[in-house]
Amino acid sequence: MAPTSVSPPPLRPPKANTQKYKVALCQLLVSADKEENIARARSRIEAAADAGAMLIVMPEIWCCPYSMDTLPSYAEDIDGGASPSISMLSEVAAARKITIVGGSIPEKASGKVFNTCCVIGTDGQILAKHRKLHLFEIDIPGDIKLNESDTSTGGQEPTVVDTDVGRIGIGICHDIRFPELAMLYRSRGAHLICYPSAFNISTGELLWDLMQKSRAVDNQLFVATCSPARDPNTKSEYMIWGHSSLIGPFGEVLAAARHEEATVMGEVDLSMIQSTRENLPLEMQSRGDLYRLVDVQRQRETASNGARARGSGERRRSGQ
Ligand SMILES: O=C(O)CCC(=O)C(=O)O
Repeated sequence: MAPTSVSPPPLRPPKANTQKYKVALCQLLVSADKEENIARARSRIEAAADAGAMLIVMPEIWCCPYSMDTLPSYAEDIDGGASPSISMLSEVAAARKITIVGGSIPEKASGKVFNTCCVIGTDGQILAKHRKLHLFEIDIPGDIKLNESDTSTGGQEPTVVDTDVGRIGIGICHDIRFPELAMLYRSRGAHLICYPSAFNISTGELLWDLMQKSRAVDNQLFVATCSPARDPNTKSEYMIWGHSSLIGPFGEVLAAARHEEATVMGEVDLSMIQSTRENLPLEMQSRGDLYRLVDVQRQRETASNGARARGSGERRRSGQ
């Protein structure tokens, strides 16, 4: 079958008919006390909404520590409606009429644990649920060792979601290392990719800025990341890097936190994407005759729609 090629990406306009909006990245300090984390998150989100943010991005694993040992004990049943973290996000989103990319929380479903990001719309409804696709496995002797797959299961679907501020692609932390995912999101018309993350100092110092800028610049779109704050008193060996940022389509740093708890705000201006793509038309310059992104999911959908259509045609012809 011919690959589903990726060709001029439509830029989906935001529903709110806005070319510009403010985004807030809430870099939260996270403790072992879930209720405290939820209360802290709520007040940061409310303050950011009061300051004019239309989109809020939260960190990876903000309702409990990012620790493989304890993560499962904090897991919440989102589909079963037993998720205090997501209930809080829904309440605040509806009350303030904002869109929230809800970082991630440990989700329990079908006897498994997933690292899951919910995107909440301005009516408080869950618009999309992204389960981290690429689990973090690392072993640098004498430095860092972590196997996320010991406790969590990887997701199966890339996530692109239409919100009031426009079309957004979602990845969680280690997902940022896989450029094809970001390319796929661009090909599906995302203007922004949000990566709730919890990078560590071992890989973050060298690579964090580089990867955010690479995903933004390769695809000529905005990238927003949000991390928990570093806890200087943590007993965990996993030291959070922090540095939540908003990057523009030309690699511009539009907002950046350091490692402490903070909310940073920046502006997404869609005209920056248009001008970057006009000034430097990478899409037209790319050599589709030599290499090409394949959208495997779309390809499967097209194949199964084709099979269904052929099946119903044959049934019609045979009078069934
Ligand atoms: O890819 C990395 O270096 C860090 C990833 C990470 O911290 C995570 O996926 O939680």
